[in-house]
Amino acid sequence: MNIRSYCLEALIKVDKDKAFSNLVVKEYLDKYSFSSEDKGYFTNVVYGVITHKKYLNFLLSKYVKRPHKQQYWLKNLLMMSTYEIYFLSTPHFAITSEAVNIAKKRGGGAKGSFVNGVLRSIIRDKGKVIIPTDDNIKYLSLKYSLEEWMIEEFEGIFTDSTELEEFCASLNNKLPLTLRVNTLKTTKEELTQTLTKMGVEANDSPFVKDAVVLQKHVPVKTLKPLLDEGLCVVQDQGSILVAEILDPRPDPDERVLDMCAAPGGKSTHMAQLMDNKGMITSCDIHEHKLKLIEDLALRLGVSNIEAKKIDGTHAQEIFEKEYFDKILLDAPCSGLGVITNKPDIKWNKSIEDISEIAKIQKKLINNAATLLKPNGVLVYSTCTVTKQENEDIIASFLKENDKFRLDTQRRLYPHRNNCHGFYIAKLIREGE
Ligand SMILES: C[S@@+](CC[C@H](N)C(=O)[O-])C[C@H]1O[C@@H](n2cnc3c(N)ncnc32)[C@H](O)[C@@H]1O
Repeated sequence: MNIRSYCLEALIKVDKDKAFSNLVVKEYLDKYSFSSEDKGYFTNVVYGVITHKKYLNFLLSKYVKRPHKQQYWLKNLLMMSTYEIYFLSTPHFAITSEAVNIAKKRGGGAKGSFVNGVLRSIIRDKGKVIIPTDDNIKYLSLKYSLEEWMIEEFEGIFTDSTELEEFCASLNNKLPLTLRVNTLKTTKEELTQTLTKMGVEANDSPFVKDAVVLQKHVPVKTLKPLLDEGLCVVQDQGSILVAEILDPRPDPDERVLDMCAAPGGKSTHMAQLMDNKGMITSCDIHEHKLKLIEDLALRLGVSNIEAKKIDGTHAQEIFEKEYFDKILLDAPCSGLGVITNKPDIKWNKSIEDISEIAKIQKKLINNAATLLKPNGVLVYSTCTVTKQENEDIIASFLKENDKFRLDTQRRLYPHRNNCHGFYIAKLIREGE
């Protein structure tokens, strides 16, 4: 089987079986020994088609009646070929002949001719298909392949139309890989030197302390020895800022609760800020995810974390009241800020989901509040941008909890900060 057939198979899995694209991509990369060129191509095409699904459908609809109603193999073959024509520099004759071969194998000569005709027309018209601009929401939704309700949400955040479009575009672009330096085992200078020796250029993050930003794309495999040794972890700058804002102390008496902790990125970061002193209780609702926290802690040489299976919406029934000095609530959320890495989010979330998630977030923050000592710090964070899951949660919490005040509130965006979309609010519980 050639690489395009693997791409097609993977895309059908995501489309038909509703499998997560990152899991499917990992499965294929682990299972088959693709060349490094094929690995890059496979990842690019699978993620590319999912990322640009709506736009590709729009283009195809000019030539095929109801493209999304075609057989799974046929529509995905046309989608991936159209993606290649529009977004990659592969010679057009190669795209057409490969697609025709696959179509003949899967559906016989007639399907081969059909695919040939459609792709030739797409190549002929490339760049001439205009997206109507009379309705800005529909326009952005088609151009950047986002649901219309998402654009409506984003309109509430970016009142400037140029910035709104910049943000939408940024959700389709790759972000640089950021490494959090594990200061329990090394220093930023040492890690940077090691990377330089490996031919990997890395600069200091402009806004978080213990992180370097890689200047060019590097396959994670290259970094594997450093990751295995626990010298660093792959972590987005927005995510790193969360623990910096919580600022746990390296003090044997410091008690920290991480209410939604798996896979442990922020818990282990807090541990290094605490220099392995004090205690972090890292909870998650899913038992199987506790192992992820424990394994990461082990690899990083973290020894002050205990992982516990707990449903945070009932945390106040489990822990002693006012026990913790610091609490991190990195809440489950719609994830609209991490679409760049997880394009499936574009298609598997609805506006109704947002209200449902917000209800859980409210329960979580109310539970967290009861466990915090006077003068304690509570950080609420999400990797999403909707107001409902961020400012609205904090506003309603503050309305009902007059002992708390808002100290800091930050929003981060890919187009402004070169990192995922993040929201971070730092709340202080006043002294008695
Ligand atoms: C945004 S992720 C946390 C990421 C983590 N803080 C990190 O930095 O690696 C949210 C986590 O919350 C967990 N979760 C969802 N609902 C929960 C609940 N009711 N109680 C505790 N954990 C929950 C999910 O399993 C998921 O692992």
